[in-house]
Amino acid sequence: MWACTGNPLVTEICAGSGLDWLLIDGEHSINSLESISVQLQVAAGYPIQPVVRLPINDTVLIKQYLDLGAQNLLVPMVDTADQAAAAVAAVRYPPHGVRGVGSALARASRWNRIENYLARADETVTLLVQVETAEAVANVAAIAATDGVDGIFVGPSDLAASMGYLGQQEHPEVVAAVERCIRTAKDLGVPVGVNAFAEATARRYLDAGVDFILVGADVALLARASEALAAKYLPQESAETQGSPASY
Ligand SMILES: O=C(O)C(=O)C[C@H](O)[C@@H](O)CO
Repeated sequence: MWACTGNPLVTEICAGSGLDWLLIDGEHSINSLESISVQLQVAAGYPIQPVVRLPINDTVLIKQYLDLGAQNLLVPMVDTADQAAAAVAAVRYPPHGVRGVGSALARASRWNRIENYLARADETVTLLVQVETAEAVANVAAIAATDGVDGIFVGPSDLAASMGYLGQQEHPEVVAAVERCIRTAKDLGVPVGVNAFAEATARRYLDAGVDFILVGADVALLARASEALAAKYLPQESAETQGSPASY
């Protein structure tokens, strides 16, 4: 599930839901370094894997996200193997990468309470990269095969937009492109994930062999459930007129 509210209470509610992984989103939400840090602390008490999405493939932000304790990163908008390699370098300490050293100040090392953290840090980080443009789909084999990339995640919303089908994540050509990415990753033995809120589409991608999938979002669940509650007790026209803000 997407965790987009930035609120640790909401993330804790979702963390205890029985879901096995959460994506704390730093790209399309109000999440900040501070809010992500607190949500990681909250999720640590539950049997759930938190993945944190950055807003951009950026060496400095990757350093900060890793230092605050994110161990599973999702880097958006990776279109080429070179961009994937840059993300790999950002998550690794020298000599294998360029991650800045600040473990004495960082929650990631528990302020150097974790013995030998620097030497072992690289093996504690999982790097996922997003394939979400037509260019990335054309390069998906090279991206997935990039040394240090632990998995790919296909973004149908941005992929649809990139293919000229803005808002049409279920368009047959978009679905076909997603399935092509899934097949390519499976052939390479690289874990592959996807985002699919429509159950039929989610199950189609699961049948295609996707290894991990996002099937909902905290904000979407709250929006739909509150609308349903309004519709249940308010006259329909009243519920509808109260649904949209004066300014959009
Ligand atoms: O392109 C996508 O799909 C994603 O990366 C997920 C979107 O960012 C999010 O809006 C959920 O649809």
